[in-house]
Order: sequence, then structure tokens, then C-alpha cells
Amino acid sequence: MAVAVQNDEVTIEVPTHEDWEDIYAMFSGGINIDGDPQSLEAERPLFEPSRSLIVRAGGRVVGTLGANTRQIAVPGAVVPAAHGCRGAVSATMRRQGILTRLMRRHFEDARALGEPITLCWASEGRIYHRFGYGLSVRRLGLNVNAREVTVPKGEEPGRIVEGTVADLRDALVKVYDQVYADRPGWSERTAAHWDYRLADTMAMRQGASALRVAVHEGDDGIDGYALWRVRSNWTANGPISDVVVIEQVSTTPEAYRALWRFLLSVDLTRSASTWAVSVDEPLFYWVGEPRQLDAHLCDALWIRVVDVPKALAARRYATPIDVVIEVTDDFMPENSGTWRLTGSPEAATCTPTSEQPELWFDVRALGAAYMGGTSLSALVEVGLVKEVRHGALAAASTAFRWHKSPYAFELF
Ligand SMILES: CC(=O)SCCNC(=O)CCNC(=O)[C@H](O)C(C)(C)COP(=O)(O)OP(=O)(O)OC[C@H]1O[C@@H](n2cnc3c(N)ncnc32)[C@H](O)[C@@H]1OP(=O)(O)O
Repeated sequence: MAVAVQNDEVTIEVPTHEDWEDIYAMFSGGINIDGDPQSLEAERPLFEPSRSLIVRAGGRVVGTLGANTRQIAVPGAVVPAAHGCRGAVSATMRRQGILTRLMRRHFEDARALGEPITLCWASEGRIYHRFGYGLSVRRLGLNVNAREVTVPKGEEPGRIVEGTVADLRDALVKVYDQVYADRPGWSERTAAHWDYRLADTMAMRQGASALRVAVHEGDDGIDGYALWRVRSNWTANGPISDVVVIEQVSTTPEAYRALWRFLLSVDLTRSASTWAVSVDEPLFYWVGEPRQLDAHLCDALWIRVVDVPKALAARRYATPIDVVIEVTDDFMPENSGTWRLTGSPEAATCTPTSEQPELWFDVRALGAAYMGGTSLSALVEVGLVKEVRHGALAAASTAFRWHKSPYAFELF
């Protein structure tokens, strides 16, 4: 049985490329998976030593936390954001404050680099509240009964074409780049991010087929694509396989509909599943029987605002807003203060003020509302926002929303 190292000094350092294998093993073990050589290599290019932290005690690696340097789309803008990842502490060293120390460094580093927010997918939501994260983006998983759901009759112009990842990669990149900046929750993808997204390791397949690519060719060329697999299932009564949709991205409504028609009608399959679509997924308004989409709601991105005025000035607002807000941040007191926020769909400013606040925010509420998918009114109910001046809430709540619900489907 492993024995906790109690007396050795715990140090936190910035790792080098040589530490990658230890970090990979630390995180894999931390989340209770074995890890494998293919994933080790597939993830290696995403490892940014200067954005990572490694914890050592008695010569052993006992913890890690990393970040990917990426931009993410937010309402009306694209902002640099630390994409937090690979947080883990050795099972024998937990609940001794190591993650707390790592988080402090992670936030300070992001702020120093000019990133107003950090974000992560949570293994367990309960870990993150105390560090000031708010649940900002939710996702819907679908298990569509393809036979019962029914889609309206109709022929979209254009055609669906299948091809190899290698042949179609440039087209996928072009389609994604056309739309990502306009979809809060979608992150910029460099060549390295695409390499990882398309790596198709055995771990990514989770027992399903190799990655398949289908594109929609419209009048002006390729205007949408789907990455998908088949989870094959042959029963005594015949095939009931599942189409596993990894991502579906389109620049036109015609491509969107044509791709879903295709995904819901692949021979020998009876269902289609996807782990993350928008809470405002258009399929609900298109299919004959939305109940047969079998949707389940889950948390997706957690956002931590590390620089309040910078973050609030970086996004845009659905309607004009001019409000004095007070923010309390227990974990990062330098983030607490009172600001005048003015904004619109075109611009925003956030400057310190000594005026009386009209609204009060716990910093977690700023994270929760940041992507435009959460109403301030809901946050009032749980005590994370308070209306100080009667009447200030409704206008601000409307302004913080956005016309597209935030959405995220890419684990990092
Ligand atoms: C972005 C990502 O990487 S998601 C993956 C996160 N990693 C994992 O889930 C791997 C498994 N878990 C772990 O490795 C560890 O438990 C970690 C990294 C989550 C936490 O590390 P620790 O060093 O134990 O956290 P630390 O001691 O700083 O805990 C701080 C507080 O959070 C609480 N806490 C930490 N983790 C959890 C948890 N999983 N559930 C409930 N409470 C937790 C602690 O009890 C402590 O509370 P206190 O301040 O009231 O005493």
C-alpha cells in the first residue's frame, strides 16, 4: 500500500518537456484511467511546459495543473483565455491544499499574461466553486431514436460527400474558422489542436469505429461537415448500430439540415448519439418528435474571471447597459471592487468608480453569466447576485444574455 509522504517539502515548479511523461501519468492516474502510449503521443504537442505546473514531494511527482493558450469566442468577441487542464494530485496527497496552491498560481499567471478568464471542463463540479468558477456553459447530450424522431420531408440543395480526414482536413478547418468566432464557447484551433481533434486514438474511439468525415457541398463549395463514428451492434434480430456524432459544424442552414438528415439515416443504424449540443439545439424545432431526441442536460464549461474590468470590457452586450457593479472575490481579493460597466452590441468599457453600486456580484456569478447563457435573475435566486438599486436587475440581466446560446463540445 502506498504511504503518504508527510514530511517532504512540497514544491511547485514550471516543468520542462522532459516532464511530459510524468505529467501524463499523474493526470491519467488521477482521473483513474490507465493511459496508453497512443494518447501519450497524441497529447504531447498540446503540452505547454511554460503554462504548466508540476508538484514534487520527496523526489516524486505528486501533482500537476496545466493550461492551453487559446482564444475563445464570447458574446460579440474573441478573447484570450487560459484553457485549464490536467489538474490532479496524487491520491495519497489530497486534501492538503496542493490544488489550492496550484490554482492561485494558475490564476496569477493567466492575469499576468493578459488573459481575463480561465476556464475548464470539470471532472466534478464541486471542486471548482470554491476557487471562484461559475458554471457558464451547459450542454445537452442526445440519444436520438432515429426511427421515431422523424425529420420533415424535403431535399436540401447540394450533396453529402464522404472522404478521408487527410483529404478533407483543409475544408474542415475552413468551415470551422468561418463560424467559431460567432459561437460563444468555441475555441480557436491551431494546427496542433486539429491534429489532436483528428488523432482518432483507440481511447477516443471508445469501442466505436474509426473517425469518419462527411461534408456538405453547397453551391459555393463545402459549407458544413460532420465528424462521426459508428458503434456497431448486431443483435439476433438484426443490426441496431449507433451513429456517434463527434461534431457537426455548418455555415448554412441547408448544410445543417442535410448533414443531420444523413446522420439520422445511415443504413444498419437505428440511433444517433452525441454528447454535446447546444441547450438551444435547432433539432428540437425541426424533428417531428423532439422527445425522441432523449436529451439530458449537463455542465460543460466553468469560467473563472481573473481580471474583472478586463473581462467585462472584452465581451459585448445584447442591449445597452450602463450600471455600477460591486464584485466580491474571496479567493482573489485583488479582483474585488466597484466598477461602472457600460456596454452595447458594439463596444464595452469597465472602469473603477466610487459611485454607489446598483448590483452586487459574487465573482462566480460573473463567470456563470460571462458567456451569455445564464440570466442574472437566476443567479439572484441562489444568492450570487443582489439587486442593490431596485430596477437595475432586469435591464442588466437582458444585456448579459446573447442571441446564440453558448455551447462547447471539445474537451481540452
Ligand atoms: C480541469 C481538470 O483538470 S478536471 C480534473 C480534476 N482532477 C480530478 O478530478 C482528479 C482526482 N482528484 C484529484 O486529483 C484531487 O482531488 C483534486 C486535484 C481534485 C483536488 O486536489 P487537492 O490537493 O486534494 O485539493 P485541495 O486540498 O487544495 O482542496 C481544496 C478544497 O477543495 C476540497 N476538494 C478538493 N477536491 C474535492 C473533491 N473532489 N470533492 C469535494 N471537495 C474537494 C477540499 O476538501 C478542500 O476543502 P477545504 O478548503 O474546505 O478544506
